[in-house]
Amino acid sequence: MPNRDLVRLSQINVRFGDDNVLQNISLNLHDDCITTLIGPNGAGKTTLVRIVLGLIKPTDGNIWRRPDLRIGYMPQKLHIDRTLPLTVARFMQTPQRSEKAAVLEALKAVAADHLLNKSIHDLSGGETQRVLLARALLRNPTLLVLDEPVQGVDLNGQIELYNLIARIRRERKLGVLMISHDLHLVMASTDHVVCLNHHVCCSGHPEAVSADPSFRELFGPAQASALALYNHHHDHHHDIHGDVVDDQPSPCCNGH
Ligand SMILES: Nc1ncnc2c1ncn2[C@@H]1O[C@H](COP(=O)(O)OP(=O)(O)OP(=O)(O)O)[C@@H](O)[C@H]1O
Repeated sequence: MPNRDLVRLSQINVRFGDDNVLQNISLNLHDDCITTLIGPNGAGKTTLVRIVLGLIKPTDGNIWRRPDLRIGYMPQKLHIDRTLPLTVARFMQTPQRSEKAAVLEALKAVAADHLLNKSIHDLSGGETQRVLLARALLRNPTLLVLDEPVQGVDLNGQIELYNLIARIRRERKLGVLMISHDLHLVMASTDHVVCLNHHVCCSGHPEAVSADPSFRELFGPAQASALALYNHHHDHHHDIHGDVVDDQPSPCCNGH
């Protein structure tokens, strides 16, 4: 059986001043596998992604990356000055230049090739996310890192985008690490869910998480916040620095 690991995080800690933003995080990312990070605001999800991207160094812990690792990153939002004229074709060439054929192929992969000559400022929320996804695919990544890929997209568009991500993973057999606040939508296309609240509160197959009656109540007909899901699973609390103050084993915790 070949080794499918792309990235291995081992006992990662990140401290900002007095705040233990990430505590003892161990996580393996594999090819042909979608891992979804969920957690309340400020839980450390983006920080963990930045560790994987190599943008920040952990205070403690080890990171191993497969030597041929190529990461395609889709940021949460597009920050472009609206006064700057910019077509999709030109946007796809920033920050790195690529062959025109590669740009077209990446746009085709997300069904956005018809947008090539449009201004990036005139795109809808869903179109913008597709173009961002296409740009992340340009380097032919072995790992796609997606920070809330469906932000600013309506419900149908969100479902389409998650289906698209699942299809890309299936076709290219790449690994995906994704931050999401919509576990109910990503469930079908996620292999592994990691609930983060500074430490890994629970992780596993989404079905194990979804089997929880509270989950069904929260993510079924009632529109509910993802935060409540974590509250249900957790019988411990965090102080203002993120430290656990009354930890007891949770039914869905994996021995951390
Ligand atoms: N460079 C930094 N310096 C100091 N504090 C930081 C830095 N980056 C993040 N933080 C803090 O770390 C905590 C976790 O932030 P992070 O952005 O990782 O959370 P998140 O789970 O992605 O949140 P959200 O869901 O709101 O995007 C926050 O309290 C944030 O203010």
